[in-house]
Amino acid sequence: MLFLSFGGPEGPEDVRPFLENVTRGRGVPPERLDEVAEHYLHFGGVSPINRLNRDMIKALETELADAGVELPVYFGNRNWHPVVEDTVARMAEDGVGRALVFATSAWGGYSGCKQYHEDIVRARESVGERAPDLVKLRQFFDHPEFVAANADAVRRALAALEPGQAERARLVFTAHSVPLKADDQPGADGRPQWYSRQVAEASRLVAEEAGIADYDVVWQSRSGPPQVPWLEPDIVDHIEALHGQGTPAVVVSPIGFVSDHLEVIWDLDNEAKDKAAELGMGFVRADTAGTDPRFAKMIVELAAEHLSGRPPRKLSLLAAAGCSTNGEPCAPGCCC
Ligand SMILES: CC1=C(CCC(=O)O)c2cc3nc(cc4[nH]c(cc5[nH]c(cc1n2)c(C)c5CCC(=O)O)c(CCC(=O)O)c4C)C(CCC(=O)O)=C3C
Ligand SMILES: [Fe+2]
Repeated sequence: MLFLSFGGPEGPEDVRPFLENVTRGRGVPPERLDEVAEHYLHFGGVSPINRLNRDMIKALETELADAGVELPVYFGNRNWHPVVEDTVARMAEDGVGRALVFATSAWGGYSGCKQYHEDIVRARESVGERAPDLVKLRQFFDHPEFVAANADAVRRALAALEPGQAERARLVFTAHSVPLKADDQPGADGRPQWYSRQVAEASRLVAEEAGIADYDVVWQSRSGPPQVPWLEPDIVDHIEALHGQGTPAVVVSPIGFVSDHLEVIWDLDNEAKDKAAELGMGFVRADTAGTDPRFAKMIVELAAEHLSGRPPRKLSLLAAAGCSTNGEPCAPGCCC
């Protein structure tokens, strides 16, 4: 199995080259890069993402061993070391002919799915003839284990509010914003807004499982030039709006991400939290799903589901695409 992720810097000297890798050809203005570099430098230039991915891989290895499955797990990233090109080269040297790929995004759309297919194509091209076949597993936004892990995290967050706040607190789901144009590409069902509809559906399922009727879905970490429209509202603006309506506290569920990486510990635990504090609002950020034991269980299930040809275990009627071999488009009209 190849565990494929985003990657992050592991020291101050990594920050600039990492950001150059992330934004190459993506039209992100230099001012935005300077700002984001500051966020990383605030943590000594170290993103927790690589460590968190290694923790998830350990849990996955344990889960595989418990299930009696002998499957070595390799780790590769799009933007930083270990880069996926090197990992796939090592897999070829080890004689791997075919591997399942778990990408650390629950979603369809360009950044969450198609770009991982591009990573697979690039890595195989760089390795050449000996490259293993790489079969990416499907999107998991509505997988029962993913939903359950997030719902439990929401329950814990509500319980962590100040006494008396939980009854009047607002549940706010947040995911990475993307340009409206990127979200407007047709998905596997031929309809646009593939990513934002999946985020809406996952949020609905998590709220339902946590027993909460009212909630909002908002966006964070917008990038790109200011004149280009992205998904809105932004979480910080939304916290202000809630304050204007008299909401005393928020529970923020980072449904869009699987681990407490920099977009979570900076954009939520600093920016959004500071805004709430400034307004005198209660604020608790729910845990991401990656550290929940059910997350590793889900990965093993996705692999077993693929190998057995069993129908997918999923809670919504929205299609979950994203499964394809060697980065080929998975289905006509699919987001990939
Ligand atoms: C949908 C989505 C996910 C979720 C799906 C998934 O998880 O894959 C995600 C995850 C992540 N995004 C991350 C970091 C960054 N994203 C950036 C820029 C961008 N993200 C975008 C979208 C997404 N991003 C987009 C449309 C851009 C604009 C440039 C472009 O069109 O590509 C930039 C450049 C600077 C900036 O402008 O912010 C950085 C540094 C990290 C790692 C954090 C760490 O290091 O701990 C993670 C997990
Ligand atoms: Fe991003």
